[in-house]
Amino acid sequence: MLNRYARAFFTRILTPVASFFIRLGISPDVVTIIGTLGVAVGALAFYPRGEFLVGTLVITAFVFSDTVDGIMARRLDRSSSWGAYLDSTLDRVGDAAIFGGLVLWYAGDGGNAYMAALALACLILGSVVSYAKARAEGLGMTADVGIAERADRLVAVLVATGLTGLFGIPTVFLGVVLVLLAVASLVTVVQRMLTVRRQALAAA
Ligand SMILES: CCCCCCCC/C=C\CCCCCCCC(=O)OC[C@H](COP(=O)(O)O[C@@H]1[C@H](O)[C@H](OP(=O)(O)O)[C@@H](O)[C@H](O)[C@H]1O)OC(=O)CCCCCCC/C=C\CCCCCCCC
Ligand SMILES: Nc1ccn([C@@H]2O[C@H](COP(=O)(O)O)[C@@H](O)[C@H]2O)c(=O)n1
Ligand SMILES: [Mg+2]
Ligand SMILES: [Mg+2]
Repeated sequence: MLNRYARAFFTRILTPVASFFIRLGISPDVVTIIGTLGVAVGALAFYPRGEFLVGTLVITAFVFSDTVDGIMARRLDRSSSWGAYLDSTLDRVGDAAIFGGLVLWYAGDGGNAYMAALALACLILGSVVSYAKARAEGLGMTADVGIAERADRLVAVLVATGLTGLFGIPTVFLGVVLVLLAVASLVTVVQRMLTVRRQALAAA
């Protein structure tokens, strides 16, 4: 949803950043890679120690690189299949690090097996959401639908985790958000499967 409604807004805001990087001679691939490293380090260095606020701020500082790299590629007229592949593949790495960091905390010192299981469910279902689209595209179809696309999932988990770290909100808040996110991801998988089924049947 955010991908549809907020993309134009964030593209406008982040275009000066993209232009600045271009002037420095930085390539879109470098932004994609450094951005993913920043997200992964922010998630895996801080979340497993229960440092939710710092982790979320570091992740947030790097996660918008995923919008900036695309703007740069388009402005340089250098959008490529390799760039699209790199971008999508590293998105999965960043997503896994974020939910994996929460799993590590709750399965370890956070001492809450239910929360660990919920974070793991979000990690797995989020990956299936992305796979359902990638496989459709590999078969020449589209599955560009869903109530919990990547930007939606990121906003939900980052806002909830950041607020938990900032105000020390009881764990149940993050738990409820993770339940809703897992359900929304499952719904998105079904939405994508139905979309692909319609296309496959129409082509048969
Ligand atoms: C008070 C608490 C303190 C802590 C506050 C922290 C708040 C943090 C809040 C929000 C952070 C939001 C981060 C969201 C960033 C989203 C970035 C993003 O995803 O950009 C890329 C996206 C395009 O994606 P791609 O096409 O490159 O990727 C596709 C995607 O991976 C598909 O995945 P799928 O959906 O299938 O699972 C793949 O299938 C596909 O292959 C792949 O190509 O670009 C956008 O979506 C543009 C729109 C971005 C919308 C962002 C909305 C952010 C909303 C609020 C932000 C508030 C910011 C506040 C900052 C505060 C800082 C302290
Ligand atoms: N290193 C990169 C990153 C992205 N691209 C191109 O941008 C598209 C994705 O744009 P977003 O705004 O969603 O990030 C991607 O499909 C590529 O065409 C690129 O070329 N190189
Ligand atoms: Mg991108
Ligand atoms: Mg991306």
